[in-house]
Amino acid sequence: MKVGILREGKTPPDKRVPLTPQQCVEVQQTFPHVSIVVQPSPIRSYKDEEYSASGIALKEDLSDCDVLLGVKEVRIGDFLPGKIYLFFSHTIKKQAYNRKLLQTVLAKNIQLVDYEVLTDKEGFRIIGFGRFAGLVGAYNGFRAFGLKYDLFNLKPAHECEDLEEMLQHLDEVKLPPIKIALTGDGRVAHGVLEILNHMNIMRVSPEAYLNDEEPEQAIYVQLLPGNYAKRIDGEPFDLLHFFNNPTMYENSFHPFTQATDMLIASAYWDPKSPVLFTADEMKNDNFRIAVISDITCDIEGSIPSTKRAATIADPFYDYNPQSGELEEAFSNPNNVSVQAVDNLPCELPKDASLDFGRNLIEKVFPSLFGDDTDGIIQRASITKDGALTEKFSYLQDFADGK
Ligand SMILES: NC(=O)c1ccc[n+]([C@@H]2O[C@H](COP(=O)([O-])OP(=O)(O)OC[C@H]3O[C@@H](n4cnc5c(N)ncnc54)[C@H](O)[C@@H]3O)[C@@H](O)[C@H]2O)c1
Repeated sequence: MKVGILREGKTPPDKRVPLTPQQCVEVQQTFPHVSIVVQPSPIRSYKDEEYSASGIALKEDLSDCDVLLGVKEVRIGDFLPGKIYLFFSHTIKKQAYNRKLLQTVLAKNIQLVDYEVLTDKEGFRIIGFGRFAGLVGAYNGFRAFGLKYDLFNLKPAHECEDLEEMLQHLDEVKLPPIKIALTGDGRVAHGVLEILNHMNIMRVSPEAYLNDEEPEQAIYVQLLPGNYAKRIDGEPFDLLHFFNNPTMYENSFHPFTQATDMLIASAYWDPKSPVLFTADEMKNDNFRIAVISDITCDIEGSIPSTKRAATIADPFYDYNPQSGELEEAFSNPNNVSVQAVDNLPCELPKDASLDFGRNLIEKVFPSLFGDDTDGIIQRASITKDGALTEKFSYLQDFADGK
């Protein structure tokens, strides 16, 4: 079986790779019937020379490959008919900008396996870049805090060589006794927790957090849906019920808006569930949150100040709570300063790729290159044999242009 690693074609260019040079070697050793070639690229964080030095062939024409691996969306004109493609297609929510991509994949009889829907038997996602979104999102939050109060000036994450360097910069930070709230407990939140724990910030319970108005040292609290949403009918909170009936809930985050200096938003937000707080609440004198690292980055979603996504080159902006307008980052101490980069893992492309490739090798390739007994590849195939698979048949009207 021949596997090709695609050159990323999106703008701005994405430096991540699905497999590092060393991992390509490992794959060929672990699965002896698999051989890997790499399409040359000037932008990858792992250079062409590193692949060839590892004995992996560089090849422009991938038409003799069976499987093609990318990271982000493939350019429409680059699709090769009849192949198996793995990449993040961003089509499952009927994203209009990728309608043509889905139509092309169908017309070219491609089996599209989307990383986003690769799940284990229990239905849990098995691969993604969430951890790195959490690591970089938390770092960017502290960077914003340092810049806002002129306390420290952290080097941008994307200028760091790797995660190790980024963590070293955090070691130099002397944090005042601030209060930090983190939402969520998924992959992103765990990346955030790695940073908070690396900085030896003290974790406290939600009750202790609310009671301790002026702590002696920086503290943080991790908030789960039961801490920030409650049932409108007064019945006790039930997580599964919340996921399935989000409209039956209202937000209960209010006390934390008055007790938090920095919010790191890392919980998935269902648009049908309550927002964390409103623009009106942000106008109140007792609204204490001064810095928001919104890793979820839902535009006008659960956090009203996230009015647009920011970029890696220009990651921060201020939100003026009185006018509801965006202003230049750190331009007024009364503003709320926001980090809202929507492609955070790209700031540490080498480490993020290493992590991703490891998961591919351990959790996906045994099924892709062997027997798919657990149905991992089957469940994540959006298209096959020129049609949508049953699970994704709800995309038919979208694919038909309706
Ligand atoms: N900014 C970026 O670069 C970037 C990168 C990756 C992910 N993200 C975003 O971060 C968010 C979290 O991603 P993740 O990988 O940690 O997700 P995840 O599925 O691993 O975890 C989501 C967590 O959100 C909470 N949650 C609240 N309501 C929920 C609901 N209705 N359904 C499911 N979970 C719910 C739960 O605590 C859950 O553990 C997502 O919105 C994702 O799009 C952003």
